[in-house]
Amino acid sequence: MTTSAQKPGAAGKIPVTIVTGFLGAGKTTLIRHLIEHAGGRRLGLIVNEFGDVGVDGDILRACGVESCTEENIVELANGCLCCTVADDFVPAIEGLLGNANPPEHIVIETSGLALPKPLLKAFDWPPIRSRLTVDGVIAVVDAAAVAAGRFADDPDAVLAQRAADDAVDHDNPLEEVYEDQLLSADLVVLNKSDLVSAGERADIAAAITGIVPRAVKLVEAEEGRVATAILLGLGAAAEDDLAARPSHHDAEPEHDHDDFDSFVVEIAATDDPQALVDKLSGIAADHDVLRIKGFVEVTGKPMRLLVQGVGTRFRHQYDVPWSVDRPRQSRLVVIGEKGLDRAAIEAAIAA
Ligand SMILES: Nc1nc2c(ncn2[C@@H]2O[C@H](COP(=O)(O)OP(=O)(O)OP(=O)(O)O)[C@@H](O)[C@H]2O)c(=O)[nH]1
Repeated sequence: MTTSAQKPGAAGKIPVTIVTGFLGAGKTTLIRHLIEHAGGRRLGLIVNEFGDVGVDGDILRACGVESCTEENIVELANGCLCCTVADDFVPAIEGLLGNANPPEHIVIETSGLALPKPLLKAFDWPPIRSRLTVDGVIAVVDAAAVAAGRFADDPDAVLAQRAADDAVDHDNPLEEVYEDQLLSADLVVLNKSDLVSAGERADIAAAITGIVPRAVKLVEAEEGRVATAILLGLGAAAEDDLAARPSHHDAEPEHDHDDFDSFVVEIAATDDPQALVDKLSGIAADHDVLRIKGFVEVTGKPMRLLVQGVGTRFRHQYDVPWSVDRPRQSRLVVIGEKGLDRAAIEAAIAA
């Protein structure tokens, strides 16, 4: 029996949901919730990360849910899908479709710094278009980061620029990525609603509606908990609708991510996880680090410690045991704007 949950997309094409959103907004958290509530659907996942260490793919693999088997998870670390669509994305799709049990619905998590437009454009290429359709683009927004003004340009500078020229070249590179991700979206998930007030949520929703010229659905969420029926089955066919999704990438196709820097730090095992994250939080504040994440060895513990920092806000939890496939090691990815003082950060972490 075919249930509505298993219905393929238009003309028998496999539906694809693109999950975008700035660094640390909660994309992986949302996808994890989704695969745990997939309603019997066989999902395929493509996970793209900016840093050199694949943390998100490993978090999702570690949840070991039946709806999303390891063979249906493809990780594209060390780069940004938006720059390597032809080289990385197409083979990843081919790989998934070639599996013995190919997915019924594919979910793509873009890196937090990706402009989604080039990826969307790939769905207009005949070999992709004939087999896949973009069911919807979901932009996950970190309500706390927006409320803190993370993505805000200096308003006076923007006004002056608008007066001189229509094309606003943002003075805050985060704003460009944030805005691009919203402009591509069919659904915006205002995540981390626990960290902001109802008034702040209303202000953010109004600001988002001001940025996106099309009608776009908006849902509030905590810990990425959004019903599967809301996330999947949007039926957007975004590949038919590219012109309605403007992007800075349209004007600057050769863009690179030289506004941002990332590196990996190997550290010694710790015997005090709380002291470690307190130290990392202080370093994030001192050096304006955007994101720190990775796995850490805690002395004497059989489980690995997942450490996650978004700005100065840190969480840590044990996720799965160390094993032959997951040998004990402590590695953290550090991401920030260009000019991050790597030597000073490494020294502070080692101290
Ligand atoms: N307080 C709070 N924290 C959240 C919420 N959702 C996610 N987080 C935390 O935010 C951090 C980042 O979440 P992720 O899901 O890894 O974010 P992401 O967008 O996948 O991050 P990148 O892939 O690095 O861009 C983690 O520590 C999450 O536990 C939420 O609703 N409230």
